[in-house]
Amino acid sequence: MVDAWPQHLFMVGCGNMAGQMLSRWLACGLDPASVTVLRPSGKPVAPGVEVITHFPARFPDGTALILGMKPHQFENVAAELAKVAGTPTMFISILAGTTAAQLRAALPEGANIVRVMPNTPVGVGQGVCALYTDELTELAARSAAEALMRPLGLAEWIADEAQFNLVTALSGCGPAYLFRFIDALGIAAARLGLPEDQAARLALATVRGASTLAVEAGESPGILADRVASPGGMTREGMNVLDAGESLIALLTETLRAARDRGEEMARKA
Ligand SMILES: NC(=O)C1=CN([C@@H]2O[C@H](COP(=O)(O)OP(=O)(O)OC[C@H]3O[C@@H](n4cnc5c(N)ncnc54)[C@H](O)[C@@H]3O)[C@@H](O)[C@H]2O)C=CC1
Ligand SMILES: O=C(O)[C@@H]1CCC=N1
Repeated sequence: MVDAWPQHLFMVGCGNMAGQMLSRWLACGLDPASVTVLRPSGKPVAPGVEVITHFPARFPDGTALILGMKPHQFENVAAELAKVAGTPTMFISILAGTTAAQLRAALPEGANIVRVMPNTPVGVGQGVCALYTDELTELAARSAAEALMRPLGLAEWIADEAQFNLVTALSGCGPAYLFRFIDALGIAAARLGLPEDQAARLALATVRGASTLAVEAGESPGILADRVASPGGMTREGMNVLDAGESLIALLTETLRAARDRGEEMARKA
């Protein structure tokens, strides 16, 4: 699925997010012998993948490096990286809030740097990866980064880095909001009298079916909603509650605003 995997993939940190990326790449044919994971716990990540607890003396030739730890660990990691011989062909950062300029200031001069904002559904090949790079990154590195993200789901470049935190709030954080919605739908039905486990089951299956239909129908979600809502029927009454004063849109606007603003605050603190 990927024409040319990186000669070597070096992952700094491999937790909830980077772990999902790696799992999908391995499922798509990435050779585990071409991957090194650095993680302080030293816990294995997948059969055949080398796990180390400290940086090596030199990076293997043709190394693409993924920064997959927490944003606040970047400063320490960059200091350690500076001691390793051999410059990676590119640095891919999935760190929320950390800007290209902040990455560039701490990474080797002239490095190819690509910011990627993935989300956890990449593990099932249905994620979103937003990409951003600056003009100093070579075209070949830009293409290689995009090719690497393609098997993970939708990969889209963001032209203006100022929008990266908003994109993060939408697609990076989005799965969490959807998981909350699934829970809330089930809890609401349980509060109204359905057995809890049955409500949770029906809510999950409803969300799965509706999102698959939304993807496959070739119609807007608005039209699909209208097709459920018979005039004078039950759905319309329910949607009137969601639509009153645009309450759902207002709630989500505040949700995305809070997440986006936190990204900006994280960047200021770095
Ligand atoms: N969880 C998510 O859905 C998303 C997370 N991200 C970004 O992914 C990054 C990681 O987040 P999670 O996977 O959720 O966190 P996590 O806590 O699950 O994983 C962090 C990993 O970093 C490792 N680590 C800790 N200190 C380290 C060090 N000094 N050197 C190398 N590795 C170290 C840990 O062992 C762990 O494997 C963050 O920068 C976050 O902003 C981006 C998009 C979505
Ligand atoms: O919560 C976070 O900061 C990261 C960024 C996107 C999803 N998780």
